Amino acid sequence: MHQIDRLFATIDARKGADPASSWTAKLLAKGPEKCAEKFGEEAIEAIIEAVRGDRDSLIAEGADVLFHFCVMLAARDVSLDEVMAELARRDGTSGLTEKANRPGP
Ligand SMILES: N=c1c2ncn([C@@H]3O[C@H](COP(=O)(O)OP(=O)(O)OP(=O)(O)O)[C@@H](O)[C@H]3O)c2ncn1[C@@H]1O[C@H](COP(=O)(O)O)[C@@H](O)[C@H]1O
Repeated sequence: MHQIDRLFATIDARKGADPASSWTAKLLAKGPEKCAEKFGEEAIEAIIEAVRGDRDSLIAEGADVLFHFCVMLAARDVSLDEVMAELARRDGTSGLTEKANRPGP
């Protein structure tokens, strides 16, 4: 099993757990809006490190982004598998082709 699948399973298992026992449970208990806000904060921190060009910090912030992305999905009962299925559906379709084929205004 891939690390991110293991992580998502852990996050999912935290639903309904005692918020005092786990950061994930504490965040989930605050609701999906707070989980989304936290994801946004972590994304901004990763952007800052990407702009600064500090590799180690970007790796650390990238891990925070992936963790909080999974929490945000779980808060809305969206599974990582569903996101992966969407990526698989897009596999092989160039972003340029997809954009060119979008319905016009
Ligand atoms: N990957 C992570 C992970 N990444 C980051 N974090 C936590 O996310 C929190 C947010 O970090 P920040 O420093 O940005 O937040 P903060 O500034 O302290 O908080 P605020 O000021 O925003 O209130 C910290 O408490 C980090 O420890 C994580 N907490 C948990 N996990 C994974 O989730 C599993 C379950 O964790 P618990 O739910 O806590 O048992 C762990 O075993 C890990 O695998």
